[in-house]
Amino acid sequence: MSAKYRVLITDRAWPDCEVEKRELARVDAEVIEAPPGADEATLVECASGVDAIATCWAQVTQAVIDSAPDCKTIARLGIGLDNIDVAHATSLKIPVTNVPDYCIPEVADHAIGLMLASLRNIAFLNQQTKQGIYDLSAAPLPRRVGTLTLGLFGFGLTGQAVAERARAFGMQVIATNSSGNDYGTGTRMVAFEELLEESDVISIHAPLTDATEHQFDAAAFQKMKSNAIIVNTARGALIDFDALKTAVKNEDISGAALDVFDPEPPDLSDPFFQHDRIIATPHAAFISKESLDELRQQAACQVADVLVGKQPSNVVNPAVYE
Ligand SMILES: NC(=O)c1ccc[n+]([C@@H]2O[C@H](COP(=O)([O-])OP(=O)(O)OC[C@H]3O[C@@H](n4cnc5c(N)ncnc54)[C@H](O)[C@@H]3O)[C@@H](O)[C@H]2O)c1
Ligand SMILES: O=C(O)[C@H](O)CO
Repeated sequence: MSAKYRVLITDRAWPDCEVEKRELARVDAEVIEAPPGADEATLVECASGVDAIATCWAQVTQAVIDSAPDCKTIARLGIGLDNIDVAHATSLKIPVTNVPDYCIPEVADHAIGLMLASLRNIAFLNQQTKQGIYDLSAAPLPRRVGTLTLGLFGFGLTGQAVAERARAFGMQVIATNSSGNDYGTGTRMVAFEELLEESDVISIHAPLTDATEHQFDAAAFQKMKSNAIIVNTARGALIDFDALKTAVKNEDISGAALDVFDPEPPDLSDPFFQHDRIIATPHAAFISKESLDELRQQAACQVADVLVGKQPSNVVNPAVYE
């Protein structure tokens, strides 16, 4: 006998959908998986007739949403919402959910890891050592971490967790966010210009929106200190990649440590990735056993709740319930 509901999972960053299947079976929903790497046309086909869509990184466009006229909810298997046309879902009264807190320690640890790997030349010296070069003279002379200022662009859950860790290293922390609220942390909130001019390290922790796209462009890199580095674990498109390449090449800034790119995957044959002062990881900041357990369980529950007529947790477009 077929299940009462069908839930499309567009893509995933983990090996199987067993957790999701188990959770959704409790409300008589079956999981349908799109083929790996499905393009928009394939997703449009897969979404036809489904009751819900859950997505990791695939683009849930207007066309995909329109191809599922019975769709009752769209769940982001993650925090960022830039791959979902939330405005269109809202116009159709479809609640969209995300899981805003499943990987905060992981991303904060990753950002600090990238920062230290760059400031302490760890990535570069590890590469040299593996090539049989046991010599530290080729690396730039590092500064003591505890003397440096960390500037956070975005001071939400992750930015605040990074600030807490950075203070344990003795760093001064300044931050910019939309509200200017320091959330009682005593962090000095500054304008974007000041963040650029005063920071030795800038770490990005804001969503990708129309307002933040290419926030870090050629003009921004010109204002940064020439010995500063930039760390990005948020979304690739907050940085104008061409401007970053020029800034690193011209030594307008000292380096970049990146977990996210635009597009993903990036073109790894680009010589930029071989540059000594560039560190890259493949959108890995969120990953741990614990974070994935929380994410998958919570996202599947949100879908199940909607299917049985309950309001799920973390609806990002609550206007649909008004
Ligand atoms: N690399 C990864 O694995 C990974 C994992 C989780 C999240 N992320 C990304 O990181 C982003 C941030 O996550 P979070 O948990 O800190 O989100 P959050 O919502 O808790 O905080 C976002 C912060 O950005 C600020 N902000 C928004 N627009 C701004 C603007 N125009 N100017 C200045 N500040 C602005 C907000 O005021 C807030 O302080 C997510 O949206 C997601 O895209 C990446
Ligand atoms: O947004 C998120 O949660 C991360 O980027 C992983 O998808």
